Amino acid sequence: MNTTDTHIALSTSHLTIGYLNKKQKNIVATDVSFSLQKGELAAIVGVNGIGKSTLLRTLGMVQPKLTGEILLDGKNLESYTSLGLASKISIVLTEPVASKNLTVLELISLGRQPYTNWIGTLTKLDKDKISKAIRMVQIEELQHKKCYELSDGQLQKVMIARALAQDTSIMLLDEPTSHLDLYHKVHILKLLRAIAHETKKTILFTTHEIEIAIQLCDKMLIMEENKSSFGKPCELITHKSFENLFPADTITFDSQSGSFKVKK
Ligand SMILES: Nc1ncnc2c1ncn2[C@@H]1O[C@H](COP(=O)(O)OP(=O)(O)OP(=O)(O)O)[C@@H](O)[C@H]1O
Repeated sequence: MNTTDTHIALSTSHLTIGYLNKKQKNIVATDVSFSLQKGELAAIVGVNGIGKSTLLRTLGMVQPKLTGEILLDGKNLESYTSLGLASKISIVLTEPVASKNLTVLELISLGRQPYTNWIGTLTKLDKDKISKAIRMVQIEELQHKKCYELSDGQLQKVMIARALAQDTSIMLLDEPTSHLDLYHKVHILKLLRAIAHETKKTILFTTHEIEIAIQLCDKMLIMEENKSSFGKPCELITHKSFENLFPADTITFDSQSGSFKVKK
């Protein structure tokens, strides 16, 4: 391992992702290669059904990779125990919360599960991490509400706080801004950016908010059929990587403004 490798938190090479059905492999994407450093905020973008969630689930070991390599802190992902992995990677998926009858505080406390003893008693350290997560996401006024009382956007903030309470070096989030208005989308992504930069966590999320991601992310992974492009947003713009994302007769990319234009 050379000196630059020590800064790499999560990397993949020649990764093939998809689903193993009874006899046959349903390959979703091949040769997905990227490398994320500690403290970076990165977005996975691409059209519907291209494999963004599948990639996030594969990185979080929710489903197995088909071929290729995933390294976490320089070690193969498969070499971690489930407990070891839970203290390294937190993952926020889009599935609905199983128990909306919990209070916000109780749900966020579940983020400490990898660290608590078998009765689940919270130590002072656990309680401090939970309070810090609540403060960072600015949901102090919601903490004693039941989860079923929350709006979708409020619930998304609570799920981010739960991942923060887990206090892992990597956070994976599937569409963390999907139910939010423009202001709150920007607010959440700026919050994730601040968390990544201030706490040196590596945060990777899927999104359809490509224009906001171009402005706020350190790195982006563009998934397209049969290829993926990875780099800083400005490099991807220079390499015209956003230009073929959507059919050119409907939507074009303006590299000057970093935004998409609708063809009338
Ligand atoms: N459980 C499953 N078994 C088999 N194939 C699946 C399963 N879940 C998803 N797929 C397929 O995998 C492909 C990628 O889906 P995925 O949800 O990863 O895309 P996505 O880029 O996140 O899409 P979206 O932007 O619409 O959320 C799709 O063709 C989908 O039909």
